[in-house]
Amino acid sequence: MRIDVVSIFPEYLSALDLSLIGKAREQGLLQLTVTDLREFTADRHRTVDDTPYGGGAGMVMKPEPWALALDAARTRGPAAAGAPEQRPVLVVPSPAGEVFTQATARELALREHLVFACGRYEGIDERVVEWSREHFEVRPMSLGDYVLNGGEVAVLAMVEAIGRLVPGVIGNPESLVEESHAEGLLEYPVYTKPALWRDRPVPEVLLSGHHGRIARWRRDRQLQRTAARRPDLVAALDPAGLDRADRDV
Ligand SMILES: Oc1ccccc1-c1ccno1
Repeated sequence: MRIDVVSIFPEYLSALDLSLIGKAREQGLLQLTVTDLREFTADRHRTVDDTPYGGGAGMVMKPEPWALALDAARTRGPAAAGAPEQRPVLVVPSPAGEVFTQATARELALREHLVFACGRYEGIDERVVEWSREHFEVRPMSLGDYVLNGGEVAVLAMVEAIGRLVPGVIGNPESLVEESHAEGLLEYPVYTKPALWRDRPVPEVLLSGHHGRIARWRRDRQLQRTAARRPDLVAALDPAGLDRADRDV
């Protein structure tokens, strides 16, 4: 998978040199390039914004630098055949986007080329989104219902959520199976040594060695935790995925 990120604060994305994503880049599992939008300006002040038409507070990001930067990013990727699913995906972090979920991460982890456009100020001139549709699948994307100062933080989260699902990035793919949201449920509580810590014991069943009882206890905890913290996820569960014991929780 190839990932391109365009930002006026490329150093914000240096966290992608570290840990799991950094290692995947070293191993060639992910090709990731971060580009400074200002490289695509033509004036001596390297201007990327201007006042909004129609008035209002703040500044809007100018379209031309973005078009040049996105074209450069697109051509770094594999030549996209005509098929829509072969086109690069342009992810535009925005509070006005679709909400990014684990299902979105799974979907985007299957694509060849992702380009992330980190907007700042009051946003990017809307014509860039319209223009981009000719060569990209354009996906305005939100992390949730709150406001950030720019797209960089959202890109860090999305690249990690997507990158870890690319085959080979996580050493033990088994660990992807039972984590939160893998099956639409929150993950169960975990414990490690010591068995007794500050007068708090590890649940007895986890010391029993009885794998069936442990699996049942974990599933019950997932269902109880999800019902308590995320009733919206319980409502979205497919009843066919629940067994009789699940229904008794
Ligand atoms: O609030 C934002 C500003 C710029 C780019 C993205 C965001 C955002 C907010 C929530 N998810 O993304």
